[in-house]
Amino acid sequence: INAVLRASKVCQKVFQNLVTSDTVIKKDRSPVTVADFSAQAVVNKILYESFPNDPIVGEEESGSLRGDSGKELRNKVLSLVNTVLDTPLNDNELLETIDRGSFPGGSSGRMWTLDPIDGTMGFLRGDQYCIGLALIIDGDVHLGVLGCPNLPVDLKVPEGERGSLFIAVKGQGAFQHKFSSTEETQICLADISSPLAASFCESVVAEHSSHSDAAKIASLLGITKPPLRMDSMCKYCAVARGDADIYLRLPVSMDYEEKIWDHAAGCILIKEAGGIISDINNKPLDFSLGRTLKSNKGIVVAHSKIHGQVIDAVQQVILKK
Ligand SMILES: Nc1ncnc2c1ncn2[C@@H]1O[C@H](COP(=O)(O)OS(=O)(=O)O)[C@@H](OP(=O)(O)O)[C@H]1O
Ligand SMILES: [Mg+2]
Ligand SMILES: [Mg+2]
Ligand SMILES: [Mg+2]
Repeated sequence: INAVLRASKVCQKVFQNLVTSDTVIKKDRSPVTVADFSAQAVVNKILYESFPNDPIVGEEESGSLRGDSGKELRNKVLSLVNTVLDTPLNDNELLETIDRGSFPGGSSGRMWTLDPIDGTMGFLRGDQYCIGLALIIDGDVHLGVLGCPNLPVDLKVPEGERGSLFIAVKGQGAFQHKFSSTEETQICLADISSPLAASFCESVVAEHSSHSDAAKIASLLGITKPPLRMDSMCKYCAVARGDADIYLRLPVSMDYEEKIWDHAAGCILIKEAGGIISDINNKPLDFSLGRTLKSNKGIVVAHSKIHGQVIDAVQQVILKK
């Protein structure tokens, strides 16, 4: 929790200091690159202090921070990281710390998986993004922590306080608290018995999840509410606390392999909040095969009372293609 909250703080600093209206207009990705590396360094460092022997499967690697060509970026990242760490890092320690995330994954032992910023596009727009961290033991997710700096504490009060943290521990339930307090509330999916009344949640970017297939599935299920489009693993958080009922991630290309850091923390959050998570073929997500979910295609999340019906509709639409 400490690691995710400190990384969230770094990301917020980057947004305040480096993202301007020009950034979005010029499609300049440099601020999110700074935030990505900084957040991965902060989480990896804090994990290392408590669990020096645990390997980490992290999204980023330090290549572009090395050498003369990486000096400017490296200096930016280093000074940011050192504003939130208790013991400062030097140049080499920074690179080493980021690259502690290079573990290939697999089916045995303990490992963490980290997405330092999920929803890079959302971050740049000032919309939703998430710092997602999960602990996997023997291929099974045991803990998930998701920091959502821009997610309203209560979606019904969109102008209210932002900054929501989600925690799920295997067998112990799913919880939310505000960044500003440690008081936890247990969360669960909205109780729903028919897909007719459901609302669904999908990616903002259609390249990550087919909007047209989702619209066909919604129409087959008789869903009339417009989809809630949101970047990042915040979608898992939204469904886990009942803001929406169904999360669909429908493959756009058949050769894309989903990354474990994009789903591990969300997967346990959904299960602990009483939902079912599978791929489009109703197979459980398999986190034991390395850095990607190579045996899965897409994601379907829903309450247990309607997950089967959603899968039937998904299959009809996908098989027809
Ligand atoms: N082709 C394709 N299909 C599916 N997923 C892909 C694809 N390409 C990229 N990615 C991954 O999508 C992650 C962001 O997913 P989101 O659901 O947040 O998408 S979006 O922000 O709403 O567009 C994004 O994570 P981040 O890079 O951490 O932002 C990618 O890992
Ligand atoms: Mg991601
Ligand atoms: Mg990322
Ligand atoms: Mg990425």
